[in-house]
Amino acid sequence: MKTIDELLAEGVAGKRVFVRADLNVPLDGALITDDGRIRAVLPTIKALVDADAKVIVASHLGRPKGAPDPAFSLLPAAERLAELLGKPVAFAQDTVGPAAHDAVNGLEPGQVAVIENLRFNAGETSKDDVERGEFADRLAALADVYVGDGFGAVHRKHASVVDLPARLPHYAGYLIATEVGVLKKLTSEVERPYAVVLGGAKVSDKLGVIDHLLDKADRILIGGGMAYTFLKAQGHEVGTSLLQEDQVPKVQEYLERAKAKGVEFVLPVDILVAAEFPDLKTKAPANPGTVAADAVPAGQMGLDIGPETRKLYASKLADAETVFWNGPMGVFEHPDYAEGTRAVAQALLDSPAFTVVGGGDSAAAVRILGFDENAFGHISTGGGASLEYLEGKTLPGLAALEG
Ligand SMILES: Nc1ncnc2c1ncn2[C@@H]1O[C@H](COP(=O)(O)OP(=O)(O)O)[C@@H](O)[C@H]1O
Ligand SMILES: O=C(OP(=O)(O)O)[C@H](O)COP(=O)(O)O
Repeated sequence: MKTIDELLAEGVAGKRVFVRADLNVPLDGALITDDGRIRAVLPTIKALVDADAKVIVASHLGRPKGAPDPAFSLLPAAERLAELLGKPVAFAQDTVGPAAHDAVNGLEPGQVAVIENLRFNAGETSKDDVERGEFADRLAALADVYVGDGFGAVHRKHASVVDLPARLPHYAGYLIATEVGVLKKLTSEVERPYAVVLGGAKVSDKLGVIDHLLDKADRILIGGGMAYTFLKAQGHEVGTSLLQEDQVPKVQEYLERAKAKGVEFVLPVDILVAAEFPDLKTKAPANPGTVAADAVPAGQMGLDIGPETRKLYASKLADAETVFWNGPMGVFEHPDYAEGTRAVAQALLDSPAFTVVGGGDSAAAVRILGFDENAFGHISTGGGASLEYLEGKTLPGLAALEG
């Protein structure tokens, strides 16, 4: 894999460099609640600016449906990038249209432009190679060189991640190099006990990793939206909680295999429930109830792990030597459902373990809840990406940077 240092050595002055970043930051309206992913790509952007490149920064944000949607505009991220760089950043209101071309044509060496959300174009995420290729051709027309630095999206076979680097000279940015360097350590022999904590909301994306973890981890703690598919697999009702019904048989098989292999699955023993998803805008008190994990009432949904589970999970992490954590334990964006996530973060800090926290929301949660990010071994910008890396899978976005 060629790195950005090689590109800088070759010289980029005056060249148009396309930086595929992951600026998929959490937003409250147009307000960025955590800018960690923007700060993470700054070393790459600054190095290119200092080398007098014309820098084009591109990313997805959220999951719009292949068409422009103002709720998912990258403008707030572009504005924050300008603040962090301490210099103006041009913003194009389209991705490959006239505004993008104008913005790029207007760049002087050492200047930066952000183009609008890649996923406003159906070609970005299309499963059809031709459609993705056509969109990649239009992106390629904007640039001379490609730098891949959106670690959080390298597990996606998307046009800007896979097809575009095939069309341009390509290099890995500093963030990707750092992430891969740290995560590689977890793929070889790790200090034991090795505990993995899984939660969050992207349940179908992330359940598959357990297949691999059963050969690797000593303990697997399940929380967040993932817990309910496990509770259902154990025969409990889960009310209106997040549930991946079609995955229940697979989870039952995981539970059986874990027993046979001596891998400990740790599931919630109590849960905070409410009739409704909380209002994340007003943060109005949600007054949740606490119920046993096998007694979620019909019509209620689980939104955080309960107090007994917090203690249980802390005890299961206390003597771990290695911990990987992806996915908040509850809807931490609301203060009534933040304690589970806070307890796991605190337990990681209290344990002697080498700790890796991965995922856009998990990393944001740690910072938003006031923890010092430097106190953890590594905070990865990618959740799904880091999980798939640990699985030993070939990540399309890393493979694309190799050839
Ligand atoms: N019980 C739950 N029900 C619904 N959503 C949940 C639950 N627990 C956590 N979440 C949500 O999961 C989201 C993060 O999930 P995910 O994207 O998978 O994590 P990451 O970005 O760290 O990989 C958060 O927005 C949080 O509100
Ligand atoms: O937030 C992300 O992943 P993560 O939640 O697994 O950390 C990445 O930006 C990828 O986004 P996607 O899962 O919509 O493809």
